[in-house]
Amino acid sequence: MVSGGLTCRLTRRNEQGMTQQTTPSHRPLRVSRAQAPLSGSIRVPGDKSISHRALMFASLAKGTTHISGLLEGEDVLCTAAAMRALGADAVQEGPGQWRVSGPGVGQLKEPDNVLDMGNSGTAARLLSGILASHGMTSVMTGDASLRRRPMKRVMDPLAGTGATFLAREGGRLPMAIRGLADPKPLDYRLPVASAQVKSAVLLAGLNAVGETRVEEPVATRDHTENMLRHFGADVSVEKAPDGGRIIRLQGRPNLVARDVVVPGDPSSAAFPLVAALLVAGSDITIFGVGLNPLRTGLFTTLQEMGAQLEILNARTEGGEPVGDLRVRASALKGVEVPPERAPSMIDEYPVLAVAAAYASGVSRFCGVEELRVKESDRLAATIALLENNGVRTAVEGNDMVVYGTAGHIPGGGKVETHMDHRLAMSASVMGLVAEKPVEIDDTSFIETSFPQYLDLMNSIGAGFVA
Ligand SMILES: O=C(O)C1=C[C@@H](OP(=O)(O)O)[C@@H](O)[C@H](O)C1
Ligand SMILES: C=C(OP(=O)(O)O)C(=O)O
Repeated sequence: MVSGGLTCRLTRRNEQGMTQQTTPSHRPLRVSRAQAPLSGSIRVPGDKSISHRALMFASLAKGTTHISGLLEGEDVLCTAAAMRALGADAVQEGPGQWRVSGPGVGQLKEPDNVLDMGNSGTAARLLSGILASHGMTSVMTGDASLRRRPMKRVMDPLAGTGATFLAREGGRLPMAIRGLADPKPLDYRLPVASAQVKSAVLLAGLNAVGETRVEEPVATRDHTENMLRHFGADVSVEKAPDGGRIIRLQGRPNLVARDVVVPGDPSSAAFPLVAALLVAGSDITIFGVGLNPLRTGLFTTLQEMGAQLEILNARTEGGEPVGDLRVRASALKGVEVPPERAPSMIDEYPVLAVAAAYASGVSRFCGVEELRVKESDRLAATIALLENNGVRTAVEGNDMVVYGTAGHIPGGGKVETHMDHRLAMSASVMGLVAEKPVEIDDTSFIETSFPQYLDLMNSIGAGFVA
């Protein structure tokens, strides 16, 4: 059975009879400079992108899927709750071990209450594709951060199925969706590089007769394509003449339950990895990290900066490339990150900015406009994180510029995390190397993607005092 703690934020609040407007308790943290090198071996939790998809696709397949290594962070638990509300059976059998069976493509039942996707853009956007392609009416909402994020990017293409949407001004949640049991297949070219939008279109295509086609100008993470194939769908991918990709899905596939092994999340590994690069004398190993090439832009970038980052025991697990990362403290220099690399490291820019702040020389991250529509405006929030701690920065068009301090981040600043887990973890890494302690307003949102973060970091010597 799912334990009481394993629920998404809203469910937990509902169980306590509280309403969505209630502010979750803030957990401030003051981080002081590390007193000793970080050392030891750790394993980070399961990949968030793959975990959401595993729960959704298993609910659309015939039979019972066993998932191991599922991330039990709040974002993914919101997806589990939503799939249950749609008629799937998703049960925790042990830590990270889940059993999921569902009614199958086209067979989900109308939810009898509002679906709350908490803090998760991935859950909200991917689920929109599923809801639009079922003959039901549903209403979706999220927390204050998610309710600010744009949904028009999925509403626009999904309207082509014949589904209708009613959202707030600017396409913001809450949103009502009237889906169709017989949706039209879509042919869509993505205007922004977004795996969430691509996945929403493909998920709508599952219940549409005929071929769904998506063209992406720049390749984005391909977990949806890989996992749909794993469950038996006919998905083909070809390179587009402009360097992007064209994905074709044949509708109404017979999806059959297949077990899923979730690799460690490279986006979570980024935090202990950067911490170990910066804290003098550190030497850590992170086991079982997913190395899908559409997710490893940060590793490439750090290596260009001079990081001693080795990939050991490269192997394939559950259809995804995986390896162990050995990281040793390194003197980093500034770097220019090209815009076409952004999708492969989009969630890693805040912590890369901390590495760039500690490095010597100037760094420029080109074409990072998508950071403006994450859990917070991550472009503005990352700039504030650095500036409030004495690091000079600039925003030039859609580029972020960081002036490295050559190991002398002054610190002593207050960091506002704006309900954004990645901001909170990045600030904590900065605190480990700043000259004066860094005050973080709220670390509670770390629960969305990396519930064991503080303990895991303490196990390698971070000395966080919660
Ligand atoms: O598809 C996914 O699982 C994700 C895609 C990315 O978002 P976009 O599609 O908006 O770039 C990323 O930022 C998010 O954390 C997870
Ligand atoms: C952007 C993120 O997630 P989502 O879009 O799913 O909220 C993230 O985890 O950094």
